[in-house]
Amino acid sequence: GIDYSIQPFESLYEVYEEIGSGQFAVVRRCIEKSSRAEYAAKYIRKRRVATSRRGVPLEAIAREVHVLQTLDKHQNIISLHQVFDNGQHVILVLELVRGGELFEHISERERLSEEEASSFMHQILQGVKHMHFNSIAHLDLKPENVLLLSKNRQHIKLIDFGLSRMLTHAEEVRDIMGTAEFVAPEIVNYEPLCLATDMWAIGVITYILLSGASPFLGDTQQETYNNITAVDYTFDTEDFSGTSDLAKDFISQLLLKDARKRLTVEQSLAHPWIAPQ
Ligand SMILES: Cc1ccc2c(c1)c1c3c(c(C)cc1n2CCCN)C(=O)NC3=O
Repeated sequence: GIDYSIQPFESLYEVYEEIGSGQFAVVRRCIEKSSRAEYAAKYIRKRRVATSRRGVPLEAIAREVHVLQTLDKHQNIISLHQVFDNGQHVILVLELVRGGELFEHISERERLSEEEASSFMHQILQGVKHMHFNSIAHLDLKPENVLLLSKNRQHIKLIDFGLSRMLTHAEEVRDIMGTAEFVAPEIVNYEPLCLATDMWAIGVITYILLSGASPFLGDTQQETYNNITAVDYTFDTEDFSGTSDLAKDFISQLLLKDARKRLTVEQSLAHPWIAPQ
């Protein structure tokens, strides 16, 4: 169960502009009255009735809170400050980072230099390593869930653990569906998921950072899924003309259909394209 704060959220925080929204969550900037510190308040709508399709079931919210509390303080993972329940929502008070999404940073630049891309991936891998050491898979890794600490600095934080799961050997997880472009073949085929499912997404993110193109994106979601299960992608577009063979080798050792053959997070951190020169 979640240990909520007793006092109402609104009595302890001033709430400001909305900074993001998702299917069942809205994120707003807020300030803690006592400390004047700024945070991100993530309002997660609670599912009232089990058969309803609106809102998030309490056990799923409890999972996200447990994951955040387990991961605790890591320089590449957003930290959880407090949790409230105001009846309709569970409110997660999360560390606020100012730089916004890595995604915006790329789209401004179209694509990044290999040094920049390698540095971002190194940090994302540090955060994923902390998760995998705790047997937690993110299962929704994508550039929108990677935030920059500040615009010009390269320090990143992983956010949004709404789909992440503790992959114990007890229960098999098959029912996760992240964002089509980034999901691994085992997700499309509803096969058991594993930590290597995140490593596939690492390959997709690296491909996008270096080329500005998305490797499996089709005109429809079904076409995207077909491209993924066929592992149908190429480097021979003009986007990759200047990219090193080392970078392509890194990506091709992650975008493998057999999850057991993909680089683990430790092997990725030791790959010459990532390991600090
Ligand atoms: C400066 C800025 C801009 C947009 C932000 C955030 C911060 C942000 C944050 C968080 C979440 C869950 C979503 C957020 N969003 C929404 C977009 C995330 N895909 C969060 O936990 N801390 C943030 O700073």
